[in-house]
This record gives sequence, structure tokens and C-alpha cells, in this order.
Amino acid sequence: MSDQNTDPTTLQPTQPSPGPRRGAPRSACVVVIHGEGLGKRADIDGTPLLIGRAQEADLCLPGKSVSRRHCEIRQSGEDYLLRDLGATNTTRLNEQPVDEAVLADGDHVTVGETILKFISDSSVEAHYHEEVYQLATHDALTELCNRRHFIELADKEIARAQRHARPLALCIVDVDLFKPVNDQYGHIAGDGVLRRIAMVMRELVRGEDLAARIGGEEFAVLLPEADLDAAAHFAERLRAAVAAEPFVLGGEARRLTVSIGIAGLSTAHGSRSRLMQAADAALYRAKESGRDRVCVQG
Ligand SMILES: Nc1nc2c(ncn2[C@@H]2O[C@H](COP(=O)(O)OP(=O)(O)OP(=O)(O)O)[C@@H](O)[C@H]2O)c(=O)[nH]1
Repeated sequence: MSDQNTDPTTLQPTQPSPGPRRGAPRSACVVVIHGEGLGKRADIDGTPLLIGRAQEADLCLPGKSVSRRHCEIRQSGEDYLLRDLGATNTTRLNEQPVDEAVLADGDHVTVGETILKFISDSSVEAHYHEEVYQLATHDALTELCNRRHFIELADKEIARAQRHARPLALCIVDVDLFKPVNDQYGHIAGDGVLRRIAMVMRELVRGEDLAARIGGEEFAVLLPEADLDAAAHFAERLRAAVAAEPFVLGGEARRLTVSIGIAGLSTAHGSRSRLMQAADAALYRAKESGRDRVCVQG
């Protein structure tokens, strides 16, 4: 992929959902309280929050009545300003059409058929919504992103990579011979293995990478700004780290391994589903050729 875009402001990757962060300072946010994506939350911090139908919107709301760039909310000193961006169906604030207005805690912002609730950083509701959001977007066992949230963030990240002609790679990681672990040591011990593997993954990923549990014993890591070589390097480190990890099962340290399939964004694999298919095919080859290995798309 070309390296032509050097504007640092457009190269910022989508911030992956940070996972549980109890006790961290909260930012103001909007939460979908009616319409598609119920419960979805978007934080408003340093940069303006773009709301619209466009893939690159920070809060992407599907629906014909939503304009591609519908409105934005940005912080201005202590205030949060809502601004309509010339949407066909004008943004409404507490049911009244609005061009620009300062938001107050609890305000309702209507975007097409979706209603958002603005929650200020000092609101007592913020903690509740944070918990609900964590439950909806993260896997309870491993605390990694869940499949649905991964797909949502991956779609955004892929759109961003394509827009700026940046590389991006996907690793799919599958635990080898996991069924015998469950069969021999029980499901709870198996759960412990999955948690431990998630910890190993978390230690290796960079801040902008996105790690998720996408199936029972299947994980995914999306690597923005990584070409196939960089992804293969990462995957090999992950494979080796898991292979070196002493998993305590039945009171003894046991070695377990993972197989990893990698695919990179390209014209042939230009959508999330194509990318996942290609990484899955590579994973299949890794399993077929003996497990405990990394295979890159053919
Ligand atoms: N403990 C536990 N096991 C799970 C969970 N989700 C799926 N599994 C188990 O994961 C196992 C997956 O086994 P298989 O798909 O047959 O594959 P495998 O034994 O890992 O073999 P290969 O993938 O071919 O290396 C099954 O026994 C599932 O019951 C979970 O949340 N916890």
C-alpha cells in the first residue's frame, strides 16, 4: 500500500474500546436510548465527535433518515456544543430543531430516528452507562472485546485504512486441541486457559491494536498500520509466548499452543468479511500442517 498520506491528524487510528477501566476519569458521552444500536455509547473527549451514517463517523448510525455527516459535538472549555452539519432531517435537541446549542446533562439529541442522551462527565448516570457499555461490548470471561464490538470497530478501522491507503492486517488465533483440555480437566479449567491466553495477548498488543474473543476458543487481533510482514512478526511472538506459558492444569504445568492465520487488507480482501475469510483459510492451513504455527494468506 502507498505511504503517501503523511498528515498525522488523518492517520489517527480508531481508538479501540479500552476494556474495563473502572476508576478512570470519565468523559462526557452520548448513549443511544432509542433506535438501532440501543445502548451504544460514544465518548466526547479531545476531538469533535462526528455523528452520521458515514462509515468514518465516530458514532455511525445506520438509517436513511440520517445524513452521512449529520451533526457533531465538541468540547469548548467547560461546555459541550452540538452543531448540525446541514443534515437533510435537521438535528433536534429536546424535540426542537437546532443549528448549534450548548448541551446540558440529560438532553435528548434526535438524529434521524435515533435518540441519543447526552451524559455530562459529572453525571451520576455515567457510571451506570459505563457498566452497561462494558457488558455489551466485552466478553465476560476474558474481558477482551466481544465479537459484535470487534466487528463494529474492525469495520471502522478497515474504512479508515482504505480511505488513507494504509496497511492493516488481521490475525485469527485458535487454541490447539482445546477439546481434550476440557474433556480431561473440565470446563472451568478450560475457561482458565482462555483467560490466560487473553492475558498473554493483552501483554503483546499495542495500544492501537484490537484484540477480541470472537468465538469459543477463537480470538482475533486487528493490527492497524501493519503489513503482512509486521503481522507475521507479531503473530510469531504471540505463538511463542503462548507455547512458553506454563498453564497449570490438574496441579501440573502443561504446555498448550495456538495456531494463527493472517490476512492483510488488499483489493482482493477489501472488506471485513473477505479479510476474515482469508485469515480463516490461513488458519485452516496452520491446523492442517500440524498446529502451533503461523500461516499467512496464500
Ligand atoms: N472451557 C471452555 N471451552 C469452550 C468454550 N467455548 C468453546 N469451548 C470448547 O472448545 C472446544 C473446541 O474444540 P474443537 O473445535 O473440536 O477443536 P480443538 O479440540 O481445539 O482442536 P483443533 O482446533 O483442531 O486444534 C470444544 O470442546 C468446546 O466445547 C468456553 O467458553 N469455555
